[in-house]
Amino acid sequence: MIVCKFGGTSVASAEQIKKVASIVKDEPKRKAVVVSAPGKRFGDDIKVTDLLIALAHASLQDQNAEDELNAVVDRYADIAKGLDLDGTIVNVIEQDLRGRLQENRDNPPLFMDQLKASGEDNNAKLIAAYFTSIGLDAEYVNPKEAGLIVSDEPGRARALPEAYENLAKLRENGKIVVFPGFFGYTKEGVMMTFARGGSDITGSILAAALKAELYENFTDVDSVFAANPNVVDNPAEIKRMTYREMRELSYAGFSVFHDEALMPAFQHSVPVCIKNTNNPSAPGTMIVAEREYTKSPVIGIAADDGFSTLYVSKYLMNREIGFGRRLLQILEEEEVSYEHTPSGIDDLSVIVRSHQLTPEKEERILARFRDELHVDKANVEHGFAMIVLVGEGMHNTLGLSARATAAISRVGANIEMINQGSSEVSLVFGIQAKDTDNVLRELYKEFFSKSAVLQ
Ligand SMILES: Nc1ncnc2c1ncn2[C@@H]1O[C@H](COP(=O)(O)OP(=O)(O)O)[C@@H](O)[C@H]1O
Ligand SMILES: N[C@@H](CC(=O)OP(=O)(O)O)C(=O)O
Repeated sequence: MIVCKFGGTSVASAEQIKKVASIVKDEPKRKAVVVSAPGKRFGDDIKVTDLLIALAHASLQDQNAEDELNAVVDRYADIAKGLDLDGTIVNVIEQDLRGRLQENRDNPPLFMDQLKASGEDNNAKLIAAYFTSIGLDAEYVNPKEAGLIVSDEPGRARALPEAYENLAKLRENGKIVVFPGFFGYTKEGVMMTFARGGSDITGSILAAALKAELYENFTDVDSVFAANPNVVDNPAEIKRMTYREMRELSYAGFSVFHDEALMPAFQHSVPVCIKNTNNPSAPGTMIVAEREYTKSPVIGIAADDGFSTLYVSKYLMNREIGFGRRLLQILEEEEVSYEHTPSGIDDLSVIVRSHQLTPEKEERILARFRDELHVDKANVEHGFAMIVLVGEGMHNTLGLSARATAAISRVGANIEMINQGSSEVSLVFGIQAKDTDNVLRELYKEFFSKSAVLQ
């Protein structure tokens, strides 16, 4: 059995959904189909998930949210029309949305999640109706009935172990299962979404639970590339990479596959293939447990901005047992997670994602560093980016850092931080965000200029 997930771009319009149906028809092993909410049809388009977020905000602010509601319903109506479905399904969707707008209004995180989740839920119903209309033996399956149990963390839920046992029973379903991505239910039956982009996670959970021979993740590019194709011209295609490499790259900025989607597939040894809905005969990128890495020690370079540095210095910090723990405890209490902690003998920086900070929170954290840790200096700086070189072969290849730092200096960028991941499959450089694209292009030139296809 193959579990396939179709991302937002693959289900953004009737034309795209027809391609999905033909891909499913082409291979009888494709028995479980996870779908996203309709995504972007063109560059400036708005994803249905973002329309739903706007609808939730407008409704909560007690505005008349009819325009926002219609913007969502119109997307489904367009799709239904293009698929020759009668108006029934659009009415079902509209009633569903109106119902959701009445529930949990006193609990904004739950209200937001139930609206966000409707994007995939209604699309799955619509796609199942279309599959049936063209003679495919398919049915919509609701994550609650199927037992996709998740933790109670709105907007960032995680599947609980019992979800796998419950979902395994879907193997007995003789039909093609059309399953909405992006959300599950807590033990108490409350709808909760994964992090943004989380339909990839649903696909991986389902593939693991069903012991699929393959998890196919369909998107709008022929493969994973060695660098973001929106920044680097014609980057090399990656043919084969390991789960660990993909997770590092996804986390560091490769938006093509969610970093949290690697673990279920990895733990249950399900290979993942990233494929193109618009060109399904292209082989795509295989993600597997091991690869031959002598030819290309670096497999990809990811970049992401939006980082801040919390810096502290204190004379004799090196002698103070428990200093790091106390500092990180302050961050824990302020609900800030951290990415890197480069340190010297008397100073330490904590690199965090900037979106977690507000001016008030920043001030409070710095004040606590001064009052509770008695540091000599504490400050915060914003506007950093992290560039990450990833590859299983990096740890036994000499001279990689020297080549990377030389490339970065060629474009006149200053290196603010270097961190070699303990796993030695990644090498991270902190730079100013303004230099990101130039540095990425130069590093790409340094490590990939001669190769068009990797592994
Ligand atoms: N290294 C990379 N390789 C391939 N695609 C990438 C990479 N980095 C960023 N992307 C972007 O990821 C996009 C696909 O991801 P996403 O928008 O989440 O698709 P979907 O709608 O299928 O979920 C591609 O169109 C591409 O612009
Ligand atoms: N629709 C959700 C979940 C998702 O995975 O979407 P996509 O397949 O378009 O990345 C989001 O936009 O976050």
